[in-house]
Amino acid sequence: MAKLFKPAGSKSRGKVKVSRHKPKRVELDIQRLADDGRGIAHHNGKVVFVAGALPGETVQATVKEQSRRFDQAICDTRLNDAPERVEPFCQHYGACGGCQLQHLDIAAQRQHKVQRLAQALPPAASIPEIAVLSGKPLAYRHRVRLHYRQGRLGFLARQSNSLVEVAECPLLQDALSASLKAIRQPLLEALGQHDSGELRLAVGDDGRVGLSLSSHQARSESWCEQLAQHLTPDATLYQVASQCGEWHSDASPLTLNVYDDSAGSQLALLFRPNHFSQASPELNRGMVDWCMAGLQAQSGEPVADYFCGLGNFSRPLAQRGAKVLAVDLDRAMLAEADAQRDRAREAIDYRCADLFDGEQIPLPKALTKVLLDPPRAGAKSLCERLAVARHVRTVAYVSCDPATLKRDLAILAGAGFSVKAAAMVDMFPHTQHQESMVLLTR
Ligand SMILES: C[S@@+](CC[C@H](N)C(=O)[O-])C[C@H]1O[C@@H](n2cnc3c(N)ncnc32)[C@H](O)[C@@H]1O
Repeated sequence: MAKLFKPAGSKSRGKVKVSRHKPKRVELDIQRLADDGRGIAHHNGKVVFVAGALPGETVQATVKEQSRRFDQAICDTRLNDAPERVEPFCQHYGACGGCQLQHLDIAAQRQHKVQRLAQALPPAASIPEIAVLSGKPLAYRHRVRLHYRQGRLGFLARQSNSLVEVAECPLLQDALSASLKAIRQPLLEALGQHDSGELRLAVGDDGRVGLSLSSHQARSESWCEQLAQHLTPDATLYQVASQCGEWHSDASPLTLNVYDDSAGSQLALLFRPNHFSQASPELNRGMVDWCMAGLQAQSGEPVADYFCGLGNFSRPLAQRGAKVLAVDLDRAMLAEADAQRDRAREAIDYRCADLFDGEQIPLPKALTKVLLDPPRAGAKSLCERLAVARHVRTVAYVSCDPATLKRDLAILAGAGFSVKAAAMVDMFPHTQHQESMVLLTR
């Protein structure tokens, strides 16, 4: 029998009241996958989440935690293997919180994610099929966030705050892996045993790697400058946020090619490791193309890009002649976006606003087309405003959480929008995460 999967620790999340009974052994038939990759079974009229079990499998499991609505169990023995089961490829799988689906064949992972998107669409949506955008299943990430504490560097454990020391992650692009290996020792020596915080590493299209640190200690300017010299040429230190405030290097930003049009012209976005950028540049290009094709922005047409970040979608829209209103809350990214817009002389009006606050949302009357790409919390307030703004006729919604997408699409569907196309973007293979894109018109 294949090696058993055991997650490190299992804590309840949210405000669910949990009782820790004496562990109970049960035999369970797994019926489907939960959003977080655990198997779902039913026992005594209650849902049981079973870590490490797949639909079609019968398992002997130990119930570790019980709440009023559901129980949580750990798979001890599988009595059969689902045909889609594969051997996890990473030695840290099960302990590390980064991946949840490595034990599931990649085609089945994608099917599961398409299903999640299908369930998020309004019931009346009758589109022929959900498109799938997928790329390399390994070595795809161009950026990563790690944690460090007590002289150790790694990822947070599954469902717990403890740290799993990870020397190599197969999801990282090769240049990122090589750089992580090279800087690990000098960086941990410089940080010492008593500091803790976060490290962000990112690689640009030209292969240069940059890093930014957020430290819980006070880090002086001279400490930061020494560290920057120490790490070169394996990585460029861009930023250190600590109790002393923020230190920034004057190194030129990294570049990311976000757009390749049919004529072969490219658009490079400049970014730093502390800025948001989509995890896979390859799939980001696919997302940009899909949204551009769906919105069909015309020359001189006003289009809004809400949650615009560095202008990942605003700039391709402007390149097509649209007059873009681009909104985000992050002033540092907006300042960088402003500078890029000025250099490229693009028609983009970047504005800072909290888009979770309905009253702050700029929504000019001339606007007919909108793109939105919110964080996991979704865009409830914005969708409520779009619902009553009858001049808005086309919406391209890019989402990183099917649950909030479902809630927001219901608001738009209730205001007369119907789904014209949808795509699942497998931006994060082997993890529970996905991107989804939905094009709506009314
Ligand atoms: C998923 S990222 C998308 C960024 C950009 N569209 C891209 O493709 O790179 C979400 C963006 O939402 C922004 N954001 C988060 N909360 C916000 C808020 N309350 N109001 C406005 N923007 C917010 C973040 O700064 C981030 O740039």
